Amino acid sequence: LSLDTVRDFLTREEDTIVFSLIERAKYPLNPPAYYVPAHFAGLRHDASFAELFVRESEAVQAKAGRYQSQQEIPFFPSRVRPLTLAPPYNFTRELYPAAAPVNVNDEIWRIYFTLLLPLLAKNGDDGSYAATVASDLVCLQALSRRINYGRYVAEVKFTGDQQNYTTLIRNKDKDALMKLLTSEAQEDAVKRRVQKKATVFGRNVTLDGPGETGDSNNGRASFKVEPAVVYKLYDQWVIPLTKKVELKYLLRRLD
Ligand SMILES: C=C(O[C@@H]1C=C(C(=O)O)C=C[C@H]1O)C(=O)O
Repeated sequence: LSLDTVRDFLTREEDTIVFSLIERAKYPLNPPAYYVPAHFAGLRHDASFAELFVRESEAVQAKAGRYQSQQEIPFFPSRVRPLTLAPPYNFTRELYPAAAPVNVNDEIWRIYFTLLLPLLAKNGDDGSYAATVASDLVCLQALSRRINYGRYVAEVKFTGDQQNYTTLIRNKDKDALMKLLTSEAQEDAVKRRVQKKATVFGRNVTLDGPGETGDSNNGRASFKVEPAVVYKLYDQWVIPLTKKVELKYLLRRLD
């Protein structure tokens, strides 16, 4: 684990996130998938259809061993049974044990459904609820993996500058820790790169014409996901939440 490998991981996750957003944007908002509680099959459920789908999917994936990797954290851990149908994996444990469970999945969940989804999907209801929430799950997992990877970022930064971090952690000086872990140049590069990825991955590919600017209707570019929305997602949520995870991890790093 080094700052370079950690940054490579985050860069590759950008592709996964941008593609997952493009897939979700294929469907309209489909509001009934998010009504709480969900009513269907003659039953009144204790959660939305989207939540029920995520819970059941996580249970299956847990059985397949997904959460044996520290990189993956379920949204509903209490419903995930340790019983596994898969052979035991030997994932390396790179995180400090007392700080490893740090995550902000509750916040990711809330932000995804209340703030991000309305920016991403057009109004409408085409009834394809299962496909829609399946694509929500992929978005949520990609965002969660990226944001909670802040634990690895923090581990690398801590081991690279133990003396300074140790002092600040002992003093619980959150502001100074935040300052020390921040690289504004890096953040700026990340935001500009994800915006560019949205223009590259989200353009319509045709056999004639260069197709450089998306589907040009009367010269106006259109992309499957608005590149400015992806920039905003990173600027307002992904990067701040990653840094929040870094900070929470560091505060437990000496426990
Ligand atoms: C991830 C890092 O730490 C911080 C968080 C960043 C992010 O979430 O993209 C970028 C720069 C840093 O402020 C890093 O330094 O690479």
